[in-house]
Amino acid sequence: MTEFPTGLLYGDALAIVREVAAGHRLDTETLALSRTHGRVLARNVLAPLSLPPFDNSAMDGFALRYADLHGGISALRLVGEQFAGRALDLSVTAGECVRITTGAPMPAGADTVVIKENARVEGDRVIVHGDTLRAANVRRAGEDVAQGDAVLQAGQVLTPARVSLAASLGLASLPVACRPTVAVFTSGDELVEPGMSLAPGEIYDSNRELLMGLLRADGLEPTAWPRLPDDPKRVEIALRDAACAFDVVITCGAVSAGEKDHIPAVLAQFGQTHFWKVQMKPGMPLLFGSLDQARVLGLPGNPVSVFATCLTFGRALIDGLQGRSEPRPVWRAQLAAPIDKTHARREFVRAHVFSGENGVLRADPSPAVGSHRLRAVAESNALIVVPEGPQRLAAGAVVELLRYA
Ligand SMILES: Nc1nc2c(c(=O)[nH]1)N[C@H]1C(S)=C(S)[C@@H](COP(=O)(O)OP(=O)(O)OC[C@H]3O[C@@H](n4cnc5c(N)ncnc54)[C@H](O)[C@@H]3O)O[C@H]1N2
Ligand code: MOO
Repeated sequence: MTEFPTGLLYGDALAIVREVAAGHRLDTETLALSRTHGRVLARNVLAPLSLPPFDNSAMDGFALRYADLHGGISALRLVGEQFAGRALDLSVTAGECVRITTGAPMPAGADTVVIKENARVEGDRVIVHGDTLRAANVRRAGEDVAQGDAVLQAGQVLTPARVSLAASLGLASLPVACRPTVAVFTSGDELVEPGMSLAPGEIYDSNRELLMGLLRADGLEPTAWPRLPDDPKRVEIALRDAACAFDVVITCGAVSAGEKDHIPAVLAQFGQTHFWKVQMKPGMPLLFGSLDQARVLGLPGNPVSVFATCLTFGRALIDGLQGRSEPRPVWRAQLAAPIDKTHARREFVRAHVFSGENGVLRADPSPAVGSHRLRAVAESNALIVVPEGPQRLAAGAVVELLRYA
């Protein structure tokens, strides 16, 4: 077996995942705008036009020259109508106004719009009352985006607002990173499909739904493979099969010290182990490597370990492969109860986060600490990140959070 790093600090292990992912960036593809939601943009986007593209009215009313408003009441001659749509080439000279609707191009000569509620039409005359400021209710060409501006950057995630900004610039498609294809394996002879009956010693496979759900929530379309038995030859065949067809292979279970934990040996023999074991809790036996064309993440089998490692290392790998440069949001909250940690590992503590007095976020740590206690995850909405080394955190201390609901 070749040498590989083991017992790494969390930050060092994460750096390896990022570096390996950066070395295996996925191809890019150009997709119709409606299919780019949630994808990672592959190239900077320069605005091909200005926004707004032309001066236009922000309100329904009358376009006129501010110089014709005398305070109090003014009477103007109505010389036309410009509705939102094709520009009619209207113009306004002294004492004139044009009826206008929101979004309609400003007629030449007009610099101000008086809202409808401050005007009364009498035949071809418009009587304006109330105070209107110079240039009121006019949206200037280019005030939001100037032509040539770099409005979107490579590595950003395409949120609804960003896709809609691209649409407003007339772009019908965008270059995005290909999504990684992901194969998901659970493993263990003790596991039974929900809906089947249990023999003594067996439990239901819950990690598959956990992993599939977490990956789907990140916009992926993972493929669940048949569960791996505790048999080294079958583990080898299944993993090698998947590794030549998928970008990412995620397994859970069979990575610690047990006699049936075959995955580390298969990876070391047929691929490359980038690291095994990280100083984190839960999730310590985490395994990362490459096999054929795939990056392989071997998550520890305990459900909470699967959860914590998928949200941290799984995401880092998926993000890195797509060249996502925009960091995931970091949240902070005050502890609602103290945390006393004596071990050396970085710990991820399940917590309920809520808005406390004065709107300050508070995080209430769950007393259920075991990494088998899935219910504590289901009943919480964040992981508190407790740094390495012994930590005595008093109630009120500010902690970092990984929010998931
Ligand atoms: N002597 C040692 N024992 C253990 C160590 C160690 O370092 N030395 N590490 C412990 C830690 S920490 C963890 S985490 C677990 C991880 O073990 P594995 O990754 O090998 O996982 P398994 O042994 O296969 O399973 C652990 C646990 O999780 C249950 N499990 C597994 N898969 C599923 C699933 N799909 N759905 C529901 N539950 C699942 C499994 O039944 C076990 O109870 O090892 C410790 N031991
Ligand atoms: O690190 Mo294990 O993941 O405690 O449960």
